[in-house]
Amino acid sequence: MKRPQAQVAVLQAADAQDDRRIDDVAAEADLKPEAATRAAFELEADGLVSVAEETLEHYELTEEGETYVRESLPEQDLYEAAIDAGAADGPVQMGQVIGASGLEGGAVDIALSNYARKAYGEIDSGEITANPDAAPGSDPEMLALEAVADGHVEDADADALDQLERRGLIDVREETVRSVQLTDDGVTALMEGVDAAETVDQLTPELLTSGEWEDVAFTEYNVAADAEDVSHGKEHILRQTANRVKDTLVGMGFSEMEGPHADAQFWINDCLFMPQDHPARTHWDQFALEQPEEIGELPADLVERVRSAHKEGVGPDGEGYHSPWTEDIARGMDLRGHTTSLSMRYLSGHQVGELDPPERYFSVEKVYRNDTLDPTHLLEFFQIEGWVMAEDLSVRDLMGTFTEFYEQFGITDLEFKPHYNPYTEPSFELFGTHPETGEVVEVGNSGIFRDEVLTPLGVDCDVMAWGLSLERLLMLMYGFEDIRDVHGTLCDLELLRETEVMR
Ligand SMILES: N[C@@H](Cc1ccccc1)C(=O)O
Repeated sequence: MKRPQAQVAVLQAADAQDDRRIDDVAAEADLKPEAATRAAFELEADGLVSVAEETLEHYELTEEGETYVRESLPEQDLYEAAIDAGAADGPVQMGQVIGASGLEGGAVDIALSNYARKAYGEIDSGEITANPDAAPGSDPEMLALEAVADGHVEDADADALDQLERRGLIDVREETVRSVQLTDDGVTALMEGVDAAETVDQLTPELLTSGEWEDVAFTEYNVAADAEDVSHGKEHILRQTANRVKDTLVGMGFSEMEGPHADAQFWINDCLFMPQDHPARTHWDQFALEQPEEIGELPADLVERVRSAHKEGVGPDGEGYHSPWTEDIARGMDLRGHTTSLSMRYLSGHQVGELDPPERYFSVEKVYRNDTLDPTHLLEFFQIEGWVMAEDLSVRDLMGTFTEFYEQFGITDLEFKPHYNPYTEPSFELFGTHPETGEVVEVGNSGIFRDEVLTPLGVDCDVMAWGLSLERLLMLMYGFEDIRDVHGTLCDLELLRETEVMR
């Protein structure tokens, strides 16, 4: 029987009695481990070898773990100091015990929480007691830590190991080890004789330039054989979802808007009837730009109409804010805290010319806010902005559009809550239910633009509009609980690799 060179080498190196690790087989057969693995899978598909897989765990101390093995666990130090201070006989002032323990900084909190967890004693309103029966000398976590340090993980208690991993004192790394063994058919094949077929399994530049490729026989590929996972570059799921959102909105008849990430406050705030001295103005804690300090061009007629809307209001009963308004502030540059700045540019007729209702526009673009980082907030996120300009729009149109949009992403339990925006009336916040936690999460904000916004822009029909969060949509679609797993420096690469694309 003729077989490709790599397969023959693996067959000859494999054993009928014992599992041999593929790495050893590869070394003996003088093959790269990947090539040996591929050959083994191909032989397995033909029933000549069996391939076994085993996951090995490697344990290693972290830097913090190493310090504790050399010295002691913070809770052990605290216990010792508590005993010395007489806390076994009754409550003692905590400050005194901590001072005597020599613990400092973050170690104090670590000591306190583990002390209580391990029932070394009790901590209550600034006082500490020590449990005389506790035995920190044979603390299972310390023993496990020592076992890892000595390379005898098998002696360590499994629960203690879990706890150490949770405390960040050890790192656990998993490795998949594969081994091969000859099957009966493999032995028979070897006995009958297998020769290396002179086949070529890779087309090289040399083969091409010499013209030799025309005469050689190529190895047959078994595309059904199992193979090693190769993590290759792929589009980030956030980008994939953004593209899907764009396709969906285009399918619903919308056109895409584009515009600057850093823009004048005029487009970001003033056009939206947000008074210059109002907290609403900083309510997204926008990032201001030092350079350039102000925008070059603003349409003078529009600036005048916006100023007048702020000062005097719009229409015969208009009141305005009667608060100071200066063009200087309007010219100041910020990173946009929402993409509603793009909607203003488009609705004003300054981006694509005068609009003729009905019109529909959207964008899926980044916005920037000085938020506090937490599982649902980053300093930047993608906003799905959109608006519809038409005669006689109502809240029903708005709700219907959202229902239709979110349905395409499998979200059918939208909830609406009346809300306040300086620029829309009525306004609604949108909520969806997280598939894993069951929590109701805000996914967007919307409303129908007020006359104070539309009249200066020169729009004389209704406009309904919204800003939705792409990241929140992603969380509802895929069940992610912490946005930082997906986006940013702490992002979980494994999760990004393994998440299936949903189309
Ligand atoms: N700008 C709003 C979203 C919105 C846009 C348009 C109208 C109403 C609301 C936000 O960022 O939350």
